[in-house]
Amino acid sequence: MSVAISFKDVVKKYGETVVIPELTLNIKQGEFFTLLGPSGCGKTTLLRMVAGFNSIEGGAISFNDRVINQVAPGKRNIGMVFQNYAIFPHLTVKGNVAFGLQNRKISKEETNKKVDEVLKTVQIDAYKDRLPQNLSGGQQQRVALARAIVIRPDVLLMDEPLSNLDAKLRIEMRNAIKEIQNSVGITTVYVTHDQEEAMAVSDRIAVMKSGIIQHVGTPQEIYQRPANIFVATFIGHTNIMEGSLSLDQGEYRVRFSPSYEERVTNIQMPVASGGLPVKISVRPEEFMISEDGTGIHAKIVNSIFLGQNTHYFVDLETGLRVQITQESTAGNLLKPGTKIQLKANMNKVNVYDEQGEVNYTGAIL
Ligand SMILES: Nc1ncnc2c1ncn2[C@@H]1O[C@H](COP(=O)(O)OP(=O)(O)OP(=O)(O)O)[C@@H](O)[C@H]1O
Repeated sequence: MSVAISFKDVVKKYGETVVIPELTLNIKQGEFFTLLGPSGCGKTTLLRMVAGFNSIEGGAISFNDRVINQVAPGKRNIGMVFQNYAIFPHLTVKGNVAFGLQNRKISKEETNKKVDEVLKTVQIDAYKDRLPQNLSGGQQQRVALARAIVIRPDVLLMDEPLSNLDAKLRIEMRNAIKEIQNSVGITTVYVTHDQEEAMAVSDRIAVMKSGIIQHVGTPQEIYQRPANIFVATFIGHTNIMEGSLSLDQGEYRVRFSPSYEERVTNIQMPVASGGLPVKISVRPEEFMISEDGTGIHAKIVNSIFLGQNTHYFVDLETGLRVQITQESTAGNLLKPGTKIQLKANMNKVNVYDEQGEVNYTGAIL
């Protein structure tokens, strides 16, 4: 049975150093939940607290409303997969997976049945008699995953499980992990610093910085309405521009540059009528080259043709260099020096306070 996990005012200190100050978070039963953030933000520390390998200096971690702070790691019924596969080199695939069941007092037939079943789930049954040295990295990681789930854990914890694999295999394995998690339905907490991987596998993501959660949401929510500029720039690529926001006769308007302002309909914060300095986040694909001669005056600096899309580096009249993505057309690329005007897709633009801490924009109604 899979459980829900809750963190209430959880504190982690190493000596006098506070690494996680009062973290509160709820993970739903059966959810694929990812802790995402730059190196050193406390992801692994938090995961190890769930496993019971790290002490907890304040607050409570619960499985289905039962506080587990004092429960020994071996009694938490957790499956774990790490970056270094941690499988035994002298045991076959089958032996490795059966190992997890050995202390559970179940019959040989029962063990064989469970092992066979799980080897099929992770699609490694064809290799069951091989030794790890004769398996690829991806196959070894499937063995580690099989060993973690064969015990039918309440919670599956994975710490950067794909970072030792090459780029192609990483993509293949992340799809496999997502499918396997889906089919077994175990509440999963996954740690990565790779935002693309997090978006590909997760039901929800918590973006962390310095032990503090910045934003919890689905991949779409986090990409489209990042809570602050840190999240906006950590997830995908974006252009941050200095501008101003004003209220005029009941309409909010965002000024991007001397030559361009645009109405915005989804401002959620009350803003006084005078021009308020703001930071505007526009993703490369949300810029449009204007055909009507209006928009931010700009000049093409360089282009990168990537097949379906072309990336342009563009200097704005404000002096800022931005990156824009346009669908490639049959004709020639725009040459360096070409003058253009840019408009932004206002439904997708995010407007923040001057510090980049508060997102003024919400869903389009
Ligand atoms: N055993 C320890 N003793 C003291 N400080 C530690 C210990 N383990 C981690 N830290 C510190 O706690 C902070 C969080 O580390 P943690 O390993 O959780 O980060 P992370 O987000 O998982 O980063 P990475 O992706 O690099 O593993 C870091 O500043 C780290 O130096």
